[in-house]
Amino acid sequence: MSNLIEKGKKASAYQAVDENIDHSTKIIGIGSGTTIVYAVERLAERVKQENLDIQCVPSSFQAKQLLAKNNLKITDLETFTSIDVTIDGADEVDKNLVCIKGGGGCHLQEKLIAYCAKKFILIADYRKKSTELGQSWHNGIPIEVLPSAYRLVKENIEKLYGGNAKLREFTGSTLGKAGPIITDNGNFILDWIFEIKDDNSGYDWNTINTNIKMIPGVIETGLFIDMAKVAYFGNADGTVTKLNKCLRC
Ligand SMILES: O=C[C@H](O)[C@H](O)[C@H](O)COP(=O)(O)O
Repeated sequence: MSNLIEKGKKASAYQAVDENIDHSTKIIGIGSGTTIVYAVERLAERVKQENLDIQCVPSSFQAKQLLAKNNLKITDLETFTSIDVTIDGADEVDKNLVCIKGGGGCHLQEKLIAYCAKKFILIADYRKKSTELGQSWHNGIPIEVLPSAYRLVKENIEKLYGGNAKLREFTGSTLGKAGPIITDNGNFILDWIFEIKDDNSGYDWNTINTNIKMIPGVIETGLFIDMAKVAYFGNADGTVTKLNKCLRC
């Protein structure tokens, strides 16, 4: 990964932590992926320096390991159903802060901690900022499905909206596993590659999300609509572009 991208990820994560976490923050939701690594790094630094009294709710096995490695206190949604701030990465974010998540297959638990958060914050490098979804992210919308229902979900999504809903499989060239990727929750993932409209007019993601969720066997989509309050995009020069939810839109 290029140094400029890493610089962008780090800048967005550090600024988000610095602007949104203070002594009044007690419970923090921690997303998954590569950008969140920098947020946890900064959080650990600040806990040490400022003696912050926080507990973190991880969104995946990876996030839990990351928190443990950084000596941060771990809790869960059975203990707390209200989170002060959740910070998470994204695969693509549009102009209305609608985003695609789940490139790492963790969007089900990520959606839980986003939903429970008083403030949900996105952190990402500059490549993730788009006007309409699908402009920069070409791997589709991840949909976690019950394994036995993957074909019926695939066929019904394609019948409703076209495109191609592909079963996510391991494609690495080294050691791995033959067949589908299994999520932390024991399910499969379909990546729905939707067609981009010629006039670039975009989609009604709310309706699409609701209709996909109505298909039996769908557990959760990677579409996060009306959830994020702010997105921090780290630029290659280390500056950060902030996009706030427009309250009048
Ligand atoms: O399932 C993975 C998550 O939704 C990630 O937050 C998302 O894929 C972004 O990851 P990264 O920070 O590595 O770009």
